[in-house]
Amino acid sequence: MATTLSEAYRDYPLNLHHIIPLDFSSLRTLPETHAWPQSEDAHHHHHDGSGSCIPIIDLMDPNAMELIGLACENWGAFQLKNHGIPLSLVEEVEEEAKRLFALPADRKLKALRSAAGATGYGRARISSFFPKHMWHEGFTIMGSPCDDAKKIWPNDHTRFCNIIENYQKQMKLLAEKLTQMILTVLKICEDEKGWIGSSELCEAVQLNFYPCCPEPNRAMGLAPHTDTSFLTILHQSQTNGLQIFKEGAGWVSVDPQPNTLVVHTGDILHILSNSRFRCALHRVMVNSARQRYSVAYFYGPPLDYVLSPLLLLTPFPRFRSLSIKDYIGIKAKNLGEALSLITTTQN
Ligand SMILES: O=C(O)CCC(=O)C(=O)O
Ligand SMILES: [Fe+2]
Repeated sequence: MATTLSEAYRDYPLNLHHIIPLDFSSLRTLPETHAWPQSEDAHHHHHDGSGSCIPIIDLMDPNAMELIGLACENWGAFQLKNHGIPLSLVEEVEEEAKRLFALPADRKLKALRSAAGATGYGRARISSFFPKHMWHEGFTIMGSPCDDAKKIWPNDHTRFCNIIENYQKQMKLLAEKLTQMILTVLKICEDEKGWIGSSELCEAVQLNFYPCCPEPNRAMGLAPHTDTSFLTILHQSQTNGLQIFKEGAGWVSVDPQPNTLVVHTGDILHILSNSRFRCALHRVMVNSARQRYSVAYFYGPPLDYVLSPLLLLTPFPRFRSLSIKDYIGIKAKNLGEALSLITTTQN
């Protein structure tokens, strides 16, 4: 039985064709394989007319818990300042991501994700669901980063590992704090909070790189998706690109703010909250002038945790109960259809 997140993905192998990124450094034009049909909203780089933009919440604010609850209900995302993560650590992680993605393609390919693997260098896991390729390279870490880092830097991987491990520790503490607040807002009883802080949690760190693109209007950095996590904490470099879909407003840019982290509500929290909290559909656009980097930390309950909106004592659970492992499997096979496949009511 799978006990770790990377083992949970072993049953859903991908074709290598869906793992190897293009060598973007060698390209001066956009290949047809990477040209997406243009939609009207493609460059809706902006907040809608009503001035609506993703909430910025100060974790030190005495009302932070209520504000987080409201943001999760209305947006499924918010920006968090005064989060307690040292700026120097975030900067170091961004530097490490830059150092890694700047390596020649053959070095990065030494840590290529295997077909049934979940960690290492490669394209976004969601790639296989889309007919066109994304303008993106990724590096996925689950548990210790050292095995994959050693493949890339056989003699000097320690710096990378120390920084990533420190980041994992700090992110976990912040995720625990946010989870406590969120479960309190949902009035979930103390007994059901037992998984917070357990050692078997599902955690992953994803380094993302979006190179400069010769034709950004026809390319896609990361296609629209929701995160499978309970919550995701995202650091983005000071380059625009991330957008969140909000009903009534369309695609809204999440402009980078100094020393501020983006928090996304994931599918698992959406299910647990019986749809009270949204899980934000998000995507990344690219640009021709500036490279973009991001570091996502995904956090969720252990694989054997049984997800059930029934914990809310609702007489109308919208989703059937299932384990985290089963949900990861359904998502791996169905991506955007996963939530509707476990819905109990006809909407
Ligand atoms: O690069 C970003 O800003 C978003 C990354 C993301 O959505 C992900 O890794 O799931
Ligand atoms: Fe995401």
